[in-house]
Order: sequence, then structure tokens, then C-alpha cells
Amino acid sequence: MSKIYLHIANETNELKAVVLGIGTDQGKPYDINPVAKMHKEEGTYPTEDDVIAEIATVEAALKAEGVTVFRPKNMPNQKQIFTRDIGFVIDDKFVVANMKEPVRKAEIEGIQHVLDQLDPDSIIEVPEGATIEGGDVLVHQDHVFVGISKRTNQAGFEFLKATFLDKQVIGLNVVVSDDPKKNILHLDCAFQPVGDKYAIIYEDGFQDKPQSIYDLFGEENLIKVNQQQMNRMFPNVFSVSPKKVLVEEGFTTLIDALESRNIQCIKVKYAETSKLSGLLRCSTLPLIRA
Ligand SMILES: NC(=O)NCCC[C@H](N)C(=O)O
Repeated sequence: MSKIYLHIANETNELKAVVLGIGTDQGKPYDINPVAKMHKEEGTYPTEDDVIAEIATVEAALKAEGVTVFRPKNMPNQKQIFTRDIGFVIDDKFVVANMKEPVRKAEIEGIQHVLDQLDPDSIIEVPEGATIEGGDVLVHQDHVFVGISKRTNQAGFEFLKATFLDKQVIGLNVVVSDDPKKNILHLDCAFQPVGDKYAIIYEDGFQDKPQSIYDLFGEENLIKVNQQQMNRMFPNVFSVSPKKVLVEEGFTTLIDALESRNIQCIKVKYAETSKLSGLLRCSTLPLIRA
């Protein structure tokens, strides 16, 4: 079996290998976050066929960029779209997430064939009591940003801090609400580095001003989005390199903002999947970046 040599130092370096979610065999609609709950109640929940079709366009776009794309094995009655949350890579370590929502705990079994290709010493398990989901973890060279959210608790943050001693691990409390317009499900719904020095940010998604982000990026390099844009998940794009980003095709103001900074946008349709409260970063689990 060929080995996978993990390497993730940031959110933007040239992408070499990724695990992209699948939309098949999802089982019943779930309401584990306020946005999905709203769509379930209002009868606007996305169909399985639409989600499958949208993910297929992402797969094609990634392959066109020369990226090796791994997929989860289909499991009956499991939503396996948002691979980002089930595990994450920091440098050469794979942290197996401890999912807060019981209904998502089995998803990791779908990527066992990927885990089998890793050096067993590179796999880190999260201790009981600590919950962490990958959407709350963003690596930025010597820094790791950790969203403390409904899904990732203080113990999860402390665990990462104690495990990655050579990193500065920064905890950021995000806004947790039952209101679908206000809730920040994971840190990557409110913040994401992009390009070689920029970051997309929804400032009101944090309980306190995220000073560390201002200090590290500089306010002039922050691409600020408003609540309506956050609700459409503008911060949740996905970089294939510092010069190229996958973006939902309807995010025209963001596309302009990125292109004016010399970041090329690969446009994909992902609006139906976004109704589950996840977009492109949420659907991808990078394993290797340059
Ligand atoms: N990183 C993310 O924000 N992931 C999106 C997960 C959406 C999924 N429906 C959930 O509620 O867990």
C-alpha cells in the first residue's frame, strides 16, 4: 500500500492531496445546526442529487488542478459531505476529531482506507471530554487558530495547545446562537486566510474582537464580509494555491475582492449544499500542501 506523507503548514500553499466529501446515501435530513434545521422546517432542505452534483463539480475542479482526490467509502445512512470536521492535519500529524454531535461520530470510519496509508505514529487521538471538530482548526505557519464553539470545547483547545508545543495555539470564542443568521457553527464559517497575506473575516462572528488576527494579518489585509455574506458562507472558500481559490459562483463581490488582489477564482456551484451550513472548506480535508 502506498504511503501518504502528510504536510500542512497553512491554508493556502499549493494543494497536492485532499479528502473530498461524498453526498451519497445520506439518510434522513438532520437538524443538528440552526441553518439545516431551518431548511428542514421550511421544506427547502437540499436534495441528495443536488448535493452529489455540486460535489462532482468540485471534484472535477480539483482534478483539473492536478490534485490527488481521495473520497470516503460510502456508508449507509451517513452524511459524509463535510470531511473537514472529522479529522485535520497540522504539519505531519493527523488529529482524529472527537465529534460533538453523536450523529457524525461514525463518519471517520469512511476514511479508514486513508488513515491506513499514514504512518501510525502520525495519528493523534483526542482524549475523552475534549471535543474538537476540524472546521474549528486553522493552521497558519507557527500559529494554529482554534474556534471555541458549540462543537469544540475549552478542553479541546487546551489539548491542542498541550500537543503542539512548537505552535502558538490561539483560542477564539465564536458566537453560538440558535438563530441561523447569527450562529457561527465553526471558526471557518467566520474566518479564513487566503492568498499570501489576506484573510476573509466576519468580525461580528467573534465574542470578542479577534485581536490576534488583526495583529498577524494587519487590518489592511482583511477582507471583511457582512452578516448576509457570512450567512451565504463567504469565508468558507477553499484555496488550491496562494494564487487560486475555489469560490461559490454566486459570491460576485467576494470574487471581485479576490481578483483585485490577484487571486484567481475557480467558480463552482455549491449553493444547495450550503443549506446544510457548510461550503467548500468544510467539504475538504487537505492532507498535503507544498
Ligand atoms: N466546517 C464546517 O463548518 N462544517 C460544516 C458542517 C455542517 C454539518 N451539517 C454539521 O452541522 O455538522
